Amino acid sequence: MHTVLTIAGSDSSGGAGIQADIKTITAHNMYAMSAITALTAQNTTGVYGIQESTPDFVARQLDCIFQDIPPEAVKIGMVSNAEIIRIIVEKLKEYNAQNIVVDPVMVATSGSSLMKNDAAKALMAELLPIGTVITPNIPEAEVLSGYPIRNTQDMEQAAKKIASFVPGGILIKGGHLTDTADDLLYTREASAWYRTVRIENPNTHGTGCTLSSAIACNLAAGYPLTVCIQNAKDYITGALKANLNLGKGSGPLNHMWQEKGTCSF
Ligand SMILES: Nc1ncnc2c1ncn2[C@@H]1O[C@H](COP(=O)(O)OP(=O)(O)OP(=O)(O)O)[C@@H](O)[C@H]1O
Ligand SMILES: Cc1ncc(CO)c(N)n1
Repeated sequence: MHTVLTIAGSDSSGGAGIQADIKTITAHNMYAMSAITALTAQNTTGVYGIQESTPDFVARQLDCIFQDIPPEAVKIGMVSNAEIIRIIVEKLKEYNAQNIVVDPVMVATSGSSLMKNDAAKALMAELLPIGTVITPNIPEAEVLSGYPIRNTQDMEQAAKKIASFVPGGILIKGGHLTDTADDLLYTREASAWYRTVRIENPNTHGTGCTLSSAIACNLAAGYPLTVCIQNAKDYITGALKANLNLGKGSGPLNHMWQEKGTCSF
């Protein structure tokens, strides 16, 4: 069985973070492990509290995982401070981790901040450069590139700028566009668009977490990056179309949308 690790924050309402990642990995018939960077008290309407882990305790979780069941792919989500970012980079290098997907989580769908101000610098200088692929949404790509993004042309410009400090793939997600939900994969060799029509579903809590975990699963299965992105895009599109409607705000995705066995590796 393929093994995938998520390093991220817990979402008490189960729609994003560690919980979304474990659901996604399990739906891919893979074995999920987790290192929790922070607990959040949140639901579909917002984030009401954050309790960070200590850097030492994140390191201890990573030691336990890598010394026993080394993962074939790693997804990194919410990491709220610079000290925890540094220890994660140190440990992933120490254990020579492969197939790293970095989702630079800054703000939740509900608009609440999930990262301290001083962490963005460490994220850009230390964590993003070790990603096999990074997956910013449009507001995050604006912060990383320093450019405003209003359309797909702006996405290409921003990706090019981010590539000056990120050697891996850059997937700018188009979930925040108005007419389409087109994602751009930019690498130093080529760029490719992954296009879908917008699905009229207000329940998008955890789309970013789910997409990045699905990419990690496909990397663990050994697919080339372009195939990983297409498969992950198909997964998120299916989970959005299956239209679960839970909670009073932007609700979670439906991970039980597939015919039994469709996503088996
Ligand atoms: N309404 C939609 N219809 C179709 N695809 C969508 C829609 N909204 C988001 N997506 C897709 O979901 C994936 C995640 O993109 P998005 O930009 O929403 O990430 P995000 O903002 O990081 O998510 P999160 O809500 O977890 O913070 C992308 O592949 C995007 O194209
Ligand atoms: C814990 C956590 N990670 C990521 C996100 C981004 O959706 C969230 N809302 N909560």
